[in-house]
Amino acid sequence: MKVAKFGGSSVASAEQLRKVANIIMEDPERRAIVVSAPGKRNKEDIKVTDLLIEIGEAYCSGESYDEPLAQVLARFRDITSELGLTDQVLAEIKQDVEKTIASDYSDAFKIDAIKAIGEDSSAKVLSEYLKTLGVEATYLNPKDAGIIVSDQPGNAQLLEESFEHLLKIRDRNEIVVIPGFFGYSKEGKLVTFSRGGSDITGSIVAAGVQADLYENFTDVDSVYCVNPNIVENPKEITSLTYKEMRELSYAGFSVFHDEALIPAFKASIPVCIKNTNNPNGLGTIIVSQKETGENPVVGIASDTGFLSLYVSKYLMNRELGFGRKLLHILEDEGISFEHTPSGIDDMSVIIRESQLPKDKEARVIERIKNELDPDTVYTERGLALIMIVGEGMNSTVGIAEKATSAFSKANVNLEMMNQGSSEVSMMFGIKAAGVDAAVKALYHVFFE
Ligand SMILES: Nc1ncnc2c1ncn2[C@@H]1O[C@H](COP(=O)(O)OP(=O)(O)O)[C@@H](O)[C@H]1O
Ligand SMILES: N[C@@H](CC(=O)OP(=O)(O)O)C(=O)O
Repeated sequence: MKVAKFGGSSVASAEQLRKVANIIMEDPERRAIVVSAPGKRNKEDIKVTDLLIEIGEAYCSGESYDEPLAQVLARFRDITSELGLTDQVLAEIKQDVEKTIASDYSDAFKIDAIKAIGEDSSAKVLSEYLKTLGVEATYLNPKDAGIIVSDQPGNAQLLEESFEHLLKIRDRNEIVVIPGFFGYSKEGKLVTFSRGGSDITGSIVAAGVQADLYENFTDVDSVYCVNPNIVENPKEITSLTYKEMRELSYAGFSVFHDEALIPAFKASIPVCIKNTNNPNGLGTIIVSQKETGENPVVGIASDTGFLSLYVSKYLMNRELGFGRKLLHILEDEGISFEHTPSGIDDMSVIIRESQLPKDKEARVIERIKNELDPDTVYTERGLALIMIVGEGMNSTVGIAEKATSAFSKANVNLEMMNQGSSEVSMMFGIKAAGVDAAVKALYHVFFE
């Protein structure tokens, strides 16, 4: 049995949904299907999820949400009319929005429930469409599938008991179409995963039904060794290990959600990234072990939007508990951190900028000054992280030298470098303005 997840670009229009239906019908093993909300049809388009968020936010700030709601309805009307389906889903969307708004949920849970309508409606539309083609297919809501999650709005975490529920899907004699991106808390509240989270649902379902393969259909032929929006026509990656893909997607390969690998990895299910527009292409396969190729580096990923919180104090190395106290302040303020490079008398904490808005920053700095008595404390915003990834890297001499020569050729100053903390990657911190030039230079030295 295979689980196939179709991303936003694959369900963005009637034309794309026809391709999806053909892919499903081509292989009888594709019995559990997970879908995203309609994504962009072209560069200027707006994702349905973004329109739904606009509805939720407009409601919360007391403004009219008529315009984004009309746009959501228009997106689905285009799809249903072109596929010759009824417009029942349009009435359901309106009802769901109204019901959510009238509920006694907090704003955060209301936004989650509205945000999920895109995936939910996609699944209803696809299952209806498959039925018109004579395929036995049923829409399966995550609550009925048993996807139980923590009650953290916009950032749900799966609860283990879900796997036992999902296993029952194996016994069904029909194709099930499950909306991605959300589950339900134990109290029955709808909670979404973080953005891009339909990949997570796909992986959870694959692990739950003990699938032979998790196929993730998107709009590119494979995972490329560098973001194709930075380097034109980069080399394709045919196979990757879970570890490599986890690091690459964490560090910016948005083609696959970084948290989506864990369920498939734990259940040893291979993941295949394929193109809905070219389903016969080989795609990229992600497995536990692969033969190491000639090049120890498999990919270069980058992401912006980081800041560094720098703290120095003479004899920090002798002060018991300094690091713990610093991280405790962050924990106390509800801030998660990414990395902590440190020296003898200094420590930096790398944090996503979204975690530390300016008002919170002022409070954190004040607390550090009062509670830790440092010599210096400041933040530096606008940083980018670049990660070079490959299983063979730690046994190859000269990778760091090659990388630093690339930064130097691109005239990009290194703010931070972290080698050895991870077995399969090397990380560099630079100013965000230099990120594209640095990635291009690194691609040149490692792949051209
Ligand atoms: N290294 C990479 N390899 C392939 N695609 C990448 C990579 N890095 C970023 N991407 C981007 O990821 C996109 C696919 O992910 P996404 O937009 O989430 O697709 P979907 O709509 O299927 O969920 C590609 O169109 C590409 O622009
Ligand atoms: N629709 C959601 C979840 C998702 O996974 O979408 P996509 O498959 O388009 O990345 C989002 O935009 O975040």
